[in-house]
Amino acid sequence: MQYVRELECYQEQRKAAVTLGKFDGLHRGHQKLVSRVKAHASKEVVSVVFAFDMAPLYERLGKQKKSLMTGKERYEHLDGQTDYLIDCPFTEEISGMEAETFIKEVLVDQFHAAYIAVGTDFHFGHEKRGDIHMLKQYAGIYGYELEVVDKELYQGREISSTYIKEEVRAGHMEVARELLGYPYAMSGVVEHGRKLGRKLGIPTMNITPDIGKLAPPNGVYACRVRIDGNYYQGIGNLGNKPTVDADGKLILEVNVFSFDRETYGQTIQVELLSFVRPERKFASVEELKSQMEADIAAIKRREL
Ligand SMILES: Cc1cc2nc3c(=O)[nH]c(=O)nc-3n(C[C@H](O)[C@H](O)[C@H](O)COP(=O)(O)O)c2cc1C
Ligand SMILES: Nc1ncnc2c1ncn2[C@@H]1O[C@H](COP(=O)(O)OP(=O)(O)O)[C@@H](O)[C@H]1O
Repeated sequence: MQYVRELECYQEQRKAAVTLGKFDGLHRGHQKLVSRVKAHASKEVVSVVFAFDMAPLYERLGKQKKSLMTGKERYEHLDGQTDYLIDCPFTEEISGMEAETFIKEVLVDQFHAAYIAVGTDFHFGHEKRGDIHMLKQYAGIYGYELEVVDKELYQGREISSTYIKEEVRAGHMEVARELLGYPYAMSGVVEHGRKLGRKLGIPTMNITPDIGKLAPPNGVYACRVRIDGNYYQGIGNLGNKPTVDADGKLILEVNVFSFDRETYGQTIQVELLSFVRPERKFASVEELKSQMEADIAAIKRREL
């Protein structure tokens, strides 16, 4: 998959099957759009996911908005699926562009769009004047096919990034997984900690979650951990471990079952499968240790 950050860098001459949106989370609804674009790709037509990266806008507005996925995660999820991922920064130039200009100059002249798939509520262009009606109106004039794809539903409610964020914030990881179509995960490089874990007989790989990534509630989670392309069961604590640390820094610590290797400096991915209990401040390290052992035993019992 080719990754394009600056629009000027898109030089493809072939026609394109394009889907447009923010694609935060690449949830089941987004995946439906991607599969429609893939179905319209061929030797002559490339498949394109055109994602607006909203971070520059949030920065301009001074907003600290958390996302379901980082740009890197979006790339990794799509890699191998489509020919192109456009990760277009939502700059003032892009947000100020008239919707008609975006259709003509970007979709038609630059992308040679032959097929466009969007969700029912897709809006674009200056003051969000562009919508599915405008895209439909120009389809005949510019000769592209437009498909408006209905929202995927979960228990009668439309799947959206907002809906998934609510579930992640509530620690409902099983529901978030249903909506996303894959488990909610956090990735990072294994850092050195205080080496207390090993002393307690419960070593933990420590990672710092990406600052822009939405964190579920602090607490203990049943996890699946990807290390070097292999998957392991484990247990993690997301929080600031108030029993032993006072710096308040958010960290994810996982003890990986049936694993005994150094992983410092390696990137691991931790899927947060299910919330077990909130993080607590214990009166002593001994109390913390017995609770950690009880957590591990409970999870192992559940998995057997
Ligand atoms: C299953 C599990 C549950 C944990 N629960 C808590 C907790 O409730 N409160 C807390 O302060 N730390 C908790 N921790 C974090 C521990 O404090 C931490 O793993 C330990 O201090 C080792 O830190 P180190 O990696 O720096 O050596 C938990 C860790 C695990 C693996
Ligand atoms: N089963 C395991 N689960 C987690 N980490 C393990 C495991 N086996 C070995 N390790 C290694 O031990 C390190 C964690 O030990 P720990 O004493 O908690 O140190 P730190 O305080 O640096 O995290 C991890 O970085 C990892 O490389």
